[in-house]
Amino acid sequence: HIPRGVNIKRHITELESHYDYIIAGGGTSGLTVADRLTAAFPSRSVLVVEYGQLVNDTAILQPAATVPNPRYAFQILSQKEPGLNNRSFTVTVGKIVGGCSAINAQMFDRGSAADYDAWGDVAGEGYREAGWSWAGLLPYFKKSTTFTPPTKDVAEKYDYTYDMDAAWGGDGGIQAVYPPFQWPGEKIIRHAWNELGVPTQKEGSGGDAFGVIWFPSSQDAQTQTRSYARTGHYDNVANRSNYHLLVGHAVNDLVLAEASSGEEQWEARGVRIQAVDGKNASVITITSDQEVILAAGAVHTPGILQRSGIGPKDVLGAANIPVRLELPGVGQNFQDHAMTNLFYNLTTNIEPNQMSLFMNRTLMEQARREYAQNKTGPFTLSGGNSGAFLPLSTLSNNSQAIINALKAQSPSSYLSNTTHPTVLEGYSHQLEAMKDLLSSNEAAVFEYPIGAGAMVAFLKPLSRGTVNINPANPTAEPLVSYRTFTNPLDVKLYTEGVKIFRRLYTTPSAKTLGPVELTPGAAVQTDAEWETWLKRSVSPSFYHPVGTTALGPKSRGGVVGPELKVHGVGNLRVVDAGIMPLIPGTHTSSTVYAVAEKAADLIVKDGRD
Ligand SMILES: Cc1cc2nc3c(=O)[nH]c(=O)nc-3n(C[C@H](O)[C@H](O)[C@H](O)COP(=O)(O)OP(=O)(O)OC[C@H]3O[C@@H](n4cnc5c(N)ncnc54)[C@H](O)[C@@H]3O)c2cc1C
Repeated sequence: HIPRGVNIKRHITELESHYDYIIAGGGTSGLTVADRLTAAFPSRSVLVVEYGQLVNDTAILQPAATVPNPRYAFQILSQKEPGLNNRSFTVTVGKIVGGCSAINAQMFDRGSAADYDAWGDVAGEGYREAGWSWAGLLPYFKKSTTFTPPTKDVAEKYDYTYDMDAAWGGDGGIQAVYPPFQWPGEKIIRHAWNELGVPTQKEGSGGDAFGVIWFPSSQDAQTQTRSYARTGHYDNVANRSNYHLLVGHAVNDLVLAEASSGEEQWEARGVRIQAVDGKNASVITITSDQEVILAAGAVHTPGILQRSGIGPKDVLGAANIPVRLELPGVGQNFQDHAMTNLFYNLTTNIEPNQMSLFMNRTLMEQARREYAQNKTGPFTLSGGNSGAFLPLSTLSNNSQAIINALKAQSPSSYLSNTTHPTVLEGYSHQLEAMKDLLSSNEAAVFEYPIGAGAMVAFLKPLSRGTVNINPANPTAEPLVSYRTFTNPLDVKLYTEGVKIFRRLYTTPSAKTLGPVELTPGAAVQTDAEWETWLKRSVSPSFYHPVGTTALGPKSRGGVVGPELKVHGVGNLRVVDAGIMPLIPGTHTSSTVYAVAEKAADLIVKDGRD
């Protein structure tokens, strides 16, 4: 990392008093939009305000080092989770230039076409037409990424397949590769899934993210190091004279003025910011001539809006914040992928495997040397590159019974009792879409990452949580409630999802590994016993928080319209993971980049008009 930016700012005295565009959050989406805006408008100024620092730590670039370093992440304690035996969990999101893309596991996949088509459907009239669908987003997925295919030898060795036309062809800042190494045992697990009747797809990123799929890592093909928002969208453009990045500062709230005309009640005219580590640091106002763009992520953008008096009345009232604009969806509709692990002792596992790297010093040293000298070997691996993505029908004979139970549910039964009627209306449309997605053979309900042991992530939750300001201290970290399993059908679905491991590990291929189940073990047999175990063992997050500033009309609890403009407030958009109305069946970073590319196009178009 060489911070070439002459325009990195660490103190407010180094800033201009106003900018054309101000972006709150220099993470995955914020840096993508900043890159595009500074390129499109060389004579307009852009300020990015980022809470974290510009960090030159080589561990960030090293693919294998995927355990997030707490120094570069917010670690917020969630509320007690009633569906998970009242346990609390750490909410981890990036706090560094690059945001979550600097600390994530680099698994760079996309959801199924049906997942993105559902966005347009739940948002309603005009949204699909505005490009909120798979067909509308695919050009942005392509644009965001430069995919370097594996060499013929590497592809043959690992059975890597891909389809350039269906999924790739762009030249965006984010690099994607299939790494030049996989552990030999993973082939066996892929075959085991095939033996259960789960077919292998040629390309998982072209809208068919179901079955056994390969997906790339967000990684540079030349250096085999992490490719992320900073390397892809900041380092090479930081010396643009119209670009300032202020680090170590938080956007507290918005400067709002009454709108002079049109449909909006307010106009964003700037932000109020504060140094993060200066005790009692003064609050400084920076004004914007064009737009304020919120990119602080699904966990922090709602707070900026709520502290500005934009949000649900009851939340603002409890915090004594005067209501500027009642927007009930802000901080609601919170979704993530819950995950858990079973544990198997593979008594005849193939060597070498991931464990042998840690048990065998010589192998570790060899791997280190190989990476340093050739950029090959185990150290080129990040979180993994393949998984089984299973629709409900593949999983279970009970699928129709679960879908019937869903059809019989009233939308209001399991949301928090303070849910606003418009948010409830939006959720009722989500449930309609969920009935289709759960019935579909082409949309995954569970992900089983291959190479990560017996791990399973739940991709289509029905429960919804909240992320609201703390009424006792609105500038403190938000109150995060995942509300996992508060809709009781979720634990029933999860039971189907987790039971399949016992079938997987009795397939001929998997049996060659000599699996012995350690957890949960023989004591767990009936569905009721699985449910009890799941409530004890599930963690509510696969690090994919979304949905808290959802796309959709106000009448459906939406926060942003089809152009990502916040309802009722001029010059204000949200461009981060919060805009996803339904969580797609995939790790979320590539979707965030695609949304940010689309957002940039919309902002540039408006700026030129
Ligand atoms: C540990 C971990 C592992 C993950 N693994 C994967 C993976 O393998 N594959 C994948 O596809 N996805 C993964 N994800 C998810 C993915 O990285 C995120 O969905 C995506 O990067 C989110 O982008 P964003 O722009 O919405 O938010 P972020 O990238 O989080 O950006 C938000 C930025 O805003 C800053 N900020 C917050 N509050 C303020 C404020 N008040 N003022 C100023 N700045 C503020 C933050 O410091 C941060 O830099 C992972 C995430 C984590 C945390």
